[in-house]
Amino acid sequence: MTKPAARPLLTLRNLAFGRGEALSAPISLEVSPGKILAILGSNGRGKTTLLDTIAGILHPLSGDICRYARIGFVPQQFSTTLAYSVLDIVLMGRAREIGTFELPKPEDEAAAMKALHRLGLEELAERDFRRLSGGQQQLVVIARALAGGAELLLLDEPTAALDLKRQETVLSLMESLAARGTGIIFTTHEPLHAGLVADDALLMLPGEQSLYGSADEILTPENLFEAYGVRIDAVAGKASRRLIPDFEIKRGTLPQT
Ligand SMILES: Nc1ncnc2c1ncn2[C@@H]1O[C@H](COP(=O)(O)OP(=O)(O)OP(=O)(O)O)[C@@H](O)[C@H]1O
Repeated sequence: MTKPAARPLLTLRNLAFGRGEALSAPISLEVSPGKILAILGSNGRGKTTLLDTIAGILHPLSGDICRYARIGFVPQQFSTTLAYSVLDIVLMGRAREIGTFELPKPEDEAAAMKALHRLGLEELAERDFRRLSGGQQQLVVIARALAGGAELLLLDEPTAALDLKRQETVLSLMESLAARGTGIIFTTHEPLHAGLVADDALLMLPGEQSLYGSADEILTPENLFEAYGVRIDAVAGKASRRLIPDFEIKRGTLPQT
């Protein structure tokens, strides 16, 4: 007898989303345990708005969102005016366990330190979060979601502010979390990153259309050209295709303003 398929962590059915006007034709997709979905599309297509809608920050305009998992959301930017330490920020991920007006218990601190350790940040634990670089802050906010034991992680451009080594760290972390059953949705402007780790892809195109399916099927040079207007070379890599932009640099011309 074949094993029944794992219950999805998230299902979108004919979801229309936007702040007022719909940003895309209705979208249907699902994310199962251990799967990584990459969302790509040019600036302003609605990637962040879609994540905000999945996270419950925005209401859907129509259609259904079925969430079957504890969701951890890592926004593109997180700032605070208060002097929180890095450990304080990560402990915020344990809000459900700690409870209102209670102090963190040793197991909460242990979970927070473990999450920091996974990202190589334990030495920053006592530092003022506001005084970290943008990339370090981004990693701390990922640690916050891990400390909360998210079963489905929403990551908005998680590698955008990171140096090359840390991009590799975050992509590897996504792979190892997925191997343990965590579902991941991430947005990116790097087809290479999506090609390396994503099982599935949602590619938002001009004209409110989008393509959804396996990453291999969706992230083709032709589809990416339609999305971005930039030629992409698909180079065979160790374990997957490497999608590299072939930028045409036009010298001697200034963009019209
Ligand atoms: N707070 C807001 N209020 C009103 N409109 C907004 C707001 N945030 C975004 N928008 C609009 O919604 C549209 C989609 O924005 P969104 O940030 O979701 O796009 P995106 O694909 O994530 O873009 P990027 O790649 O630049 O991050 C844009 O037209 C943007 O101007």
